[in-house]
Amino acid sequence: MKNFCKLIAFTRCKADTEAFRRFNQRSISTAFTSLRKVQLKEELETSEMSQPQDQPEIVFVTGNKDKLREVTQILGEGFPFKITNQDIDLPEYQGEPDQVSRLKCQSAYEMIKRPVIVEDTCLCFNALGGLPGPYIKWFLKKIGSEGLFKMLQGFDDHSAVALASFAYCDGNVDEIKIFKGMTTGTIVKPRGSQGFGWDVCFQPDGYDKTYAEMSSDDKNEISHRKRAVEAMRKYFCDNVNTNNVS
Ligand SMILES: O=c1[nH]c(=O)c2ncn([C@@H]3O[C@H](COP(=O)(O)OP(=O)(O)OP(=O)(O)O)[C@@H](O)[C@H]3O)c2[nH]1
Ligand SMILES: [Mg+2]
Repeated sequence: MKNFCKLIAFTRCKADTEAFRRFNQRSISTAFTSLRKVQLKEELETSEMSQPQDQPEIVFVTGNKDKLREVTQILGEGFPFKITNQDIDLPEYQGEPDQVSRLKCQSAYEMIKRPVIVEDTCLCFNALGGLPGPYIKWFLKKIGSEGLFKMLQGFDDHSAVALASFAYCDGNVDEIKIFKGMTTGTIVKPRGSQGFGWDVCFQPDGYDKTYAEMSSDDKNEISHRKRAVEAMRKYFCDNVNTNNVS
């Protein structure tokens, strides 16, 4: 009801917008989609005004501020593009990791119509044939890190793979590029207070600390995200002409 009132207020202010026309002609959900597109366009225009124009821009679409922080830290200086962020809660698709990242990227591009990157993170338990995989967000939400640890108690194999898949679309949705990075490890009883998500129960192979017991610099040296970002960096440095990205 609160959102419905917001929509009415918005359409009154912008009586000639697409959102208003769609509100009358189609369903409320279609009107909300149009409303979001108008808001995104306005946000992009505002952010453009406050940014230097010398570097071409790629928008990292993610609703996860911790991912954004880590990607920004890992990229550091020396990336030939300005990475800006749009905080959009993208749909959680089903499928294999590549497929999920590709669909997410298409959806992000359709929303903002600018060169975009997205990232999808999977946590795959070997004893469970790779599950929860791309569905880790819901498992984490429902049972927490302690629950993830307990899920494997009936199995001898507690090994897991953390996988980050970035997808980049330069405007051609049929030619989305995927960059992957993985770190193997073990699911342990939660330990540590750094990081986010399931960091507390993932102990990378060769370390006696979980991600959450490491400093962010140490995690960023060996993480799945670091490896995927480096693959993406290499692609951009080797293949993408900065003049062709606007
Ligand atoms: O301990 C962690 N260390 C990490 O390095 C890490 N990266 C992601 N996650 C969590 O795993 C799920 C992925 O789902 P996800 O890829 O759909 O992300 P998201 O929905 O949060 O953001 P986005 O889809 O808008 O980009 C979400 O619960 C994230 O919080 C991590 N947890
Ligand atoms: Mg997500």
